[in-house]
Amino acid sequence: MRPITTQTLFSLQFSGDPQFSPDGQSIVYVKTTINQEENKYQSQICKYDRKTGRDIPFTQGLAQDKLPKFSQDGSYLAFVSTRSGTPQLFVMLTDGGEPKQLTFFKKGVKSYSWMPNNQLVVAARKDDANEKSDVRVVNTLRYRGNGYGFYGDEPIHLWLVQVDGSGPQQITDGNFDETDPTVSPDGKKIAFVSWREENQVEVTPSLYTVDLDTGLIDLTYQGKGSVSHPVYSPNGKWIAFFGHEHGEDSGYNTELWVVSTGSGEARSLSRSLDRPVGNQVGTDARYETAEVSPIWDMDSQKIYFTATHEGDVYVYSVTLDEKIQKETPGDTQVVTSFSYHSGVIAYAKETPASPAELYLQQNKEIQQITYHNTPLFKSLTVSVPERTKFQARDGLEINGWLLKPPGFSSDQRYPLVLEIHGGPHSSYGNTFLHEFQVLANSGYIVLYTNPRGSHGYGEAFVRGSIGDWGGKDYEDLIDAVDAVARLPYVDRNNLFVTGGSYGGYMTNWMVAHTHIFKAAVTQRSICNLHSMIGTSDIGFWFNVKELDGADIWEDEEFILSRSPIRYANRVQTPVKIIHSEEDFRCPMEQAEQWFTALKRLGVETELVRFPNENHDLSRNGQPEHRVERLDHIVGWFNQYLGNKE
Ligand SMILES: CSCC[C@H](NC=O)C(=O)N[C@@H](CC(C)C)C(=O)N[C@@H](Cc1ccccc1)C(=O)O
Repeated sequence: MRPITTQTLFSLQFSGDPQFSPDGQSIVYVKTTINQEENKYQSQICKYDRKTGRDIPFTQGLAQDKLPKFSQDGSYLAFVSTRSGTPQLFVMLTDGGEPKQLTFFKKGVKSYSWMPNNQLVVAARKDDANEKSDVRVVNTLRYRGNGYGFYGDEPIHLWLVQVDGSGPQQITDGNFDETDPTVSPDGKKIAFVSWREENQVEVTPSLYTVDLDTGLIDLTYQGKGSVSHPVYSPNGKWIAFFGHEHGEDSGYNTELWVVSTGSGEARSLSRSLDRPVGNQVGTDARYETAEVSPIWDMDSQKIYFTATHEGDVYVYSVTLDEKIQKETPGDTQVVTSFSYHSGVIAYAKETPASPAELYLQQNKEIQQITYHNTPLFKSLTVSVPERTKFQARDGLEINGWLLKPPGFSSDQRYPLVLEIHGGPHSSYGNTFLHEFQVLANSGYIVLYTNPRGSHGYGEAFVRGSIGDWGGKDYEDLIDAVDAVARLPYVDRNNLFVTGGSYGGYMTNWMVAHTHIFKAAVTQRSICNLHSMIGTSDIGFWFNVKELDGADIWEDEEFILSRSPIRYANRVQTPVKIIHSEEDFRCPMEQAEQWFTALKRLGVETELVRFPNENHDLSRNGQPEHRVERLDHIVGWFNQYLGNKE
C-alpha cells in the first residue's frame, strides 16, 4: 500500500453528467482525467450500454468535451468541446462518426438545449464589435467575473442553430444577459432567465418566454431573488426552476419552484425540506462539467432534484402537491449530477473514500457501473473520516468530521489541522478531499466542521453568520478545536489551521484572536472587508449583504472592526499566504495587505503568488500548480511541527 500524496492528484478520475438516451438503453457521461505531461485536464464523453454493460469512450478526449445531450428522436448527440480553442457546440450521429462544429462564437457557448425538430437553441455572447484596442473602457458595475475575466461589451443572447450547420439566428436582443434556455414541448416557445433592467447594483433575474412565431417576449415569472435552471414539464403546463425570493443573497436556501405557464401562479415545492437544492458540499477532488437542473417525470406530476442535507447530497423527488421523498438511500454520499428515465436514476456519487463514480438505481436496487478510480484506490492508504458533533458555548449543535492518519493508534499523540471551509454559505461533507487525505497521510489528524453560516442545516443556521463574521462562527470553530484537543490522542501543542476564501478570512481572524495555533496557511483570503467592497467582482453586494447591510459610508467603523487587518499587530503565529494573481473574487491586494502588515510587524510569514490562476486554483487550477500549492501547505506545517512551544 502507498500513501496518498500531493502527486496522487494526477491519477484521479472524475465522472459525471450522466444522460440517458431517449430509449433509456444507454447512458453517456463525461469522464475527466489529468494529462500530467501537458499539465491539463481532458474530458471525454463515454457511453455505457445497459444491456451489455460495455463502457466505451465515445469522443476523443484530447480537449474538453462536455454537456452531452441526445436529440429528442435519439439520432444525434450534441456536446460542447474546446477542441477548436473555445467551447463550441458540436453534433454527431449517435451511431458514431465525425463530430461537426455548429458554432463559432469568439467567446464560446455557455449553454444549449435541443428543440423537437432537430434544431438547437444556444446561449452565447455575441462577438465583440468594439474589440479594436487592448485598452478597456468600462461603463458597467459588473464588468468582470472570477474565472471568466472581463465580460466585454456584448451580453449573452439566445441563438437558433441547425444540425446541418446553418445559423446561428439571433432570437433575443438588448443590453442584458439571457441564459438557461428551455424549449416548450411543441417547440414553439423558449423560456429563459434574464435581468432586463438597467440597475446593476442588485440583480434579481426573472423568467421570460419568447414566442418563436411572433418574436414577442413575455414576462413569465417576476423574480424577487434568484431564478435559474428553468425546465418545461412534458405537458407544457409548468416550468420548474431553482430560486428564492430574498434578493441577491447566497445566505438563503435556494428552493425548487414551479410556475404555471397558463396562470403565471408560482410556488416553492421544496420549502418544507428547509434545505438548499443542489450540491453545496465543497471538495478539491471534483471536476465540474455540468450544472444540475430539475428533471420532470414523463407524467408531469413529479420532479427530481438534488439537495444538500447535513454534509450529504441526495436525489429527492417532489410531486406538484408538495410530497417530498428522498430517492437515493443511505447516507455518506454526495450526488454531483444525475439523470432520470422511467423509474431509473443514473447518478454520479462521491464518497469520503472515492471521487465520483456512476451508479444506477432501479426498484431500490443500486448497481455501480463505473470503477475508474478503483484500481488506484486499492493500492492507496485512504483514511475514512468519522462524523462528530460538538456543542457550541451557546448550546447549538455543530457537525464535524475527524480524519485520522492511516494506521492510527489511540496510544499515540497526533498533531491536528483545523480546515475551515469558504462561503461562508457552503459546507463540508461526505466527499473525498484530496488535501485532507494528503495531510492525514502525512501524520496529521484533520478536523473539519460546519459552523453556523454553513448550508445544509436549515435556513436559520445558514443565516447565523450574517452581520457577525468573526463572531459566533469563530466561537463554533474554537469550541470544536477545544473539544477535540482534549482527546488523549491529540497533541494540543501542535495545532495548525488553514482555510480558503471566507475560510482564509477566518484563518486570518483566528491568528489575530488566539495564539493556540503553531502555524497557519491562509489561502485566497480576505483581511480587509472595507477595500474588498470595491475590488472584488462581487464585493459591492456580497459584503454588504453578509455584514447585514453595513456599507462604507455609514458603517466604516463596523466593517473595519470585523476585518483581520485591524488586529494584525496581535498576530504571533507564523502565516504562509497562498494567493492567485488573477483572483477576481478575493483580489490579490488582500494578500498583499496581509503580507505587508505581517512583515512590517515582524511576524514570520511568506507570500506565495500563483500566476495565471484565479480563485479556483485548489479546484481546477493547472495541475502542477495544484500540487505545488499542496506541497506548500504540508511543508509549512511540517516546518513548525513539534519544535517550538
Ligand atoms: C457568487 S455568490 C456566492 C459567493 C460565495 N459565497 C457563498 O457563500 C463566495 O464566493 N464566497 C467566497 C468568499 C467571499 C468572496 C468573501 C468564498 O468563501 N468562496 C469559497 C466557497 C465557494 C466555493 C465555490 C463556490 C462558491 C463558494 C471558496 O472559494 O472556497
